[in-house]
Amino acid sequence: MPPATDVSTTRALLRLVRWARPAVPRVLLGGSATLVASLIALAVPQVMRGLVNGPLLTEGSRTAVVQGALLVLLLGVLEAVLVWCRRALIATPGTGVERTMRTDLFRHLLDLPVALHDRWSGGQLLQRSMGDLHTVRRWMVFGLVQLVVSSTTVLVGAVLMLVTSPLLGLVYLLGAVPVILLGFRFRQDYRVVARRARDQAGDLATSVEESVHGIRVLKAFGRGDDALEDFARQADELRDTELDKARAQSRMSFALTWIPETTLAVALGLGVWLAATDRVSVGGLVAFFATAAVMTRPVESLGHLLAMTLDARAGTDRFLEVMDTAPALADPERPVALPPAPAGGTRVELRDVRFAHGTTTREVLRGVDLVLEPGETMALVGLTGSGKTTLLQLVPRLYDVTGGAVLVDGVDVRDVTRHDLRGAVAVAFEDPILFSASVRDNVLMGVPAERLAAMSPEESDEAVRVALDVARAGFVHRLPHGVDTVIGEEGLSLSGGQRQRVALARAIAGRPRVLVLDDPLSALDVATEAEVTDGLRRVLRDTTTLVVAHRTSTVALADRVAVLEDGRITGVGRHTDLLATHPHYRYVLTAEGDDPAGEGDEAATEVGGPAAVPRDVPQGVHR
Ligand SMILES: Nc1ncnc2c1ncn2[C@@H]1O[C@H](COP(=O)(O)OP(=O)(O)OP(=O)(O)O)[C@@H](O)[C@H]1O
Repeated sequence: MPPATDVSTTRALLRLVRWARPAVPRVLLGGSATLVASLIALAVPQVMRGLVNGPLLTEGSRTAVVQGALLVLLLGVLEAVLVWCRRALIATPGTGVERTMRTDLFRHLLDLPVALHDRWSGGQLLQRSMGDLHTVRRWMVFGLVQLVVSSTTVLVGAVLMLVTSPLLGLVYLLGAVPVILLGFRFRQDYRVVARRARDQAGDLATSVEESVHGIRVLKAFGRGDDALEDFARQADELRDTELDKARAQSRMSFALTWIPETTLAVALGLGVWLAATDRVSVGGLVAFFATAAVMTRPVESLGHLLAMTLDARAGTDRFLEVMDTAPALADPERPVALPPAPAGGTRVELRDVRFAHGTTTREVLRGVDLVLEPGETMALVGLTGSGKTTLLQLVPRLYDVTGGAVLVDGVDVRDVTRHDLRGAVAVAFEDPILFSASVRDNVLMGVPAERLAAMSPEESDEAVRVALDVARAGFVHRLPHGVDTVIGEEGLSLSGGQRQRVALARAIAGRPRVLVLDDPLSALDVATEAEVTDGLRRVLRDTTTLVVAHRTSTVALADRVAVLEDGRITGVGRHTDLLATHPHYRYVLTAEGDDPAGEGDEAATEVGGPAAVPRDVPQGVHR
């Protein structure tokens, strides 16, 4: 018999007990029923031996033959009932386990740092949460049970054969030697291709996802054929790997069929000679071959069950790789509550903040000191690639600072729970993501869950109305079903500016203490932008706002402007004052987007230095 699994596979699969625990009683019961059914099947040849050696060859009693036949019938019925019990017991708990694992994976994904998504593509995560978990569930409730039952049946059958005739039993067992050797080889080969197939399936899913998202770009640039070629190549690679799997499995199954059959043929010749020379009884010979017949299926199924186990191992590894990734932004052990919102608004302070993205050692922020006074609107200005988005993301703690601290009303954001922090700080990005849901649901997503639960339908309607009004998203009322129109991937497509306004409405619907906006109005015309900004000031009077701005029209509406340069804040003041005194600010506002010689972004990323300033612009610190 080939080795069931190696130590590391057993260890990996044992870790599944955490999720499988609720299913264990039923799986154990179902497994026991299957095992007893298999042992009953093995008992039938022993009854036959008694029948042949007793009533059939000696006494010739009809009653004894009928009794024996009835016993075989009874055992057969019992076996059938037990097999039915196994199916009834095991089918349901497996789906429950799969659901729990899937939900846990999703919950964990939500807790993982944003940086994780730089490492694992969407398709890979999709494959891990769907295909991989399906494979693991099938193995847990079927493969594992069958593997234990088949292995036990083979072992017990081998012992019975040895007891019936030691010589015949040994001949039969000789066949186990090449099978075990081939089993080791199979495990090595199959483990590699099983993992490769799962990784390639994830890559293929990523290709589909990217192509669907980028379908307009592909069509506009006439690159559909290239995408198809790329996809076909990946699909071919996956097919080749699946064929490698099938070949390895069929080699193993072939060995598990012809080796036992060959040894059985040898044992048959030897057995007839032994019976003829009275070294084994006729009943014993019948029982031996009947036992071998019962063992045929379990032996042949071992190849398939081993393959299932190794597939499940690959799926488990991929699942655990995600689950083992520590949530870098974990809640503190002893969280501090944010103080109640002060009357005039919340104070936000960045104190000597440093930050490097996980994939590089280059610091994007190199000691940022910045204070947002309660209720003020501050615009953040800097060259493209200078780190504005990065800085913004530190406030709601989408990333953690690598040095210094971000304080909200004097409390370090790392000391409060993410739930509390995100209830206080709302964000809207330049590229707004909306979900496949109604406009109303998209907007209400910005209201913390417990506050939403306490709202009456009228209050939530009013919150949606005000938020859409402030975001100048009146177009929503002209959609086919007004605020109930489903938008997003499965619904109506909105223009870039419309999506930005719904995303902005979502950010303000919860009346946050702090609003962080990453150029959220870039797709709006200047007049609408001014209206939106004016609305924000009126309705969110006490909200402290940090907004990335690229246009003079945006900064002109802010109370103060901060200039981000070379990873530091080199100037804070009113727009007009900075224009008069800060050459870099003047340059950024007049040349934004031009970035001659690509010095801002490219130089920073490629060369590893900070975003550079063109040579003709004097440098220095201006406060
Ligand atoms: N996930 C990431 N991993 C590694 N580097 C990153 C990551 N995100 C951003 N960067 C790098 O950090 C630097 C700052 O990027 P960021 O997006 O904060 O700039 P920005 O000032 O907001 O630019 P823009 O005005 O063009 O939006 C850039 O050099 C960018 O390449």
